[in-house]
Amino acid sequence: MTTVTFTGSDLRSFLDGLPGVDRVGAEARAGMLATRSIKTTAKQWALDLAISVVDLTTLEGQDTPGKIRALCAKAKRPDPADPTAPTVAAICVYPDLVHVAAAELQGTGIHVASVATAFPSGRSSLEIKLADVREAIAAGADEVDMVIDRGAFLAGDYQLVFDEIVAVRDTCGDAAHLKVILETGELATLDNVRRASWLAMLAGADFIKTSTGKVSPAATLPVTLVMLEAVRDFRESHGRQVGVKAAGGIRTAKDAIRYLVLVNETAGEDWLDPDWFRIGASSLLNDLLMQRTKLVTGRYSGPDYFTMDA
Ligand SMILES: O=C[C@H](O)COP(=O)(O)O
Repeated sequence: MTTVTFTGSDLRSFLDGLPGVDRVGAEARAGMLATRSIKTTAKQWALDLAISVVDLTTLEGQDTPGKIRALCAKAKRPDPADPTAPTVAAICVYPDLVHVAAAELQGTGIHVASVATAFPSGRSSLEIKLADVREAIAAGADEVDMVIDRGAFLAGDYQLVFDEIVAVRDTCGDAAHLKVILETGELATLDNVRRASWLAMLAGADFIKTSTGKVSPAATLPVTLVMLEAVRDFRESHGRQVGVKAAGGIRTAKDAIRYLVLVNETAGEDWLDPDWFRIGASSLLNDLLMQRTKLVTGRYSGPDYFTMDA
């Protein structure tokens, strides 16, 4: 892990020196890539890939151990009638339910991700945020999805945001991968999305993630395009590959495939892998499974055929 040490004005001048994003160009390119069609053979491959990059998520106040167990069963065997359907990448839950997911998924290779650091607002002391992270890891999480302090970021206190990410990264150690949620729906501009992406990577993020799913707009193609450019350029300049997670509001197979095309055309095929790209979603998996069944058998199974998404 190479974490770059910055002091005050260095970090600010680096982030402020990043080239501005051509918003019109980014939206046009994302829109153009969204119209790409995929042929049948590639479509089955894309649907399987999409299933394999899902972080199957439930982040509701009404979550229960029973719901987590049901979700884990679905993660392990998404299509009860077809053992060839791939498993998802991870289950994503709140820290107090991590122990349930960890027990259910032990030995499966499916990761246990937990949101932490006072998700989704991030409005707590650093001490409490780190305790949240420690609790999740002690319970068995091997991935931590932290939120940045958007208030500090928007006030221009980049150093505080940077230092918090470094502290969380240190707390994760080798036990957990760190995904840093930028909450792009609150960052106001694509220039800020680019700055926040670089800030998170410089501070040691293993992944940068668009959104909590609790703020609108959540993931969008133009925002994800900017983040994919950032990870591509960061690997070029710093020699370390960082993953991207698009999360929030992605509900159809068609949308998921648009994101995969965007990944391929922006960061490149090295990122077309669950180790480097994820889709965080609570209600996408069933549509992926339905479209997959349609391709394999020529007919749809209704959504009732599959167990409910989160
Ligand atoms: O990280 C994942 C998101 O919280 C899920 O959002 P969603 O419920 O809109 O799919």
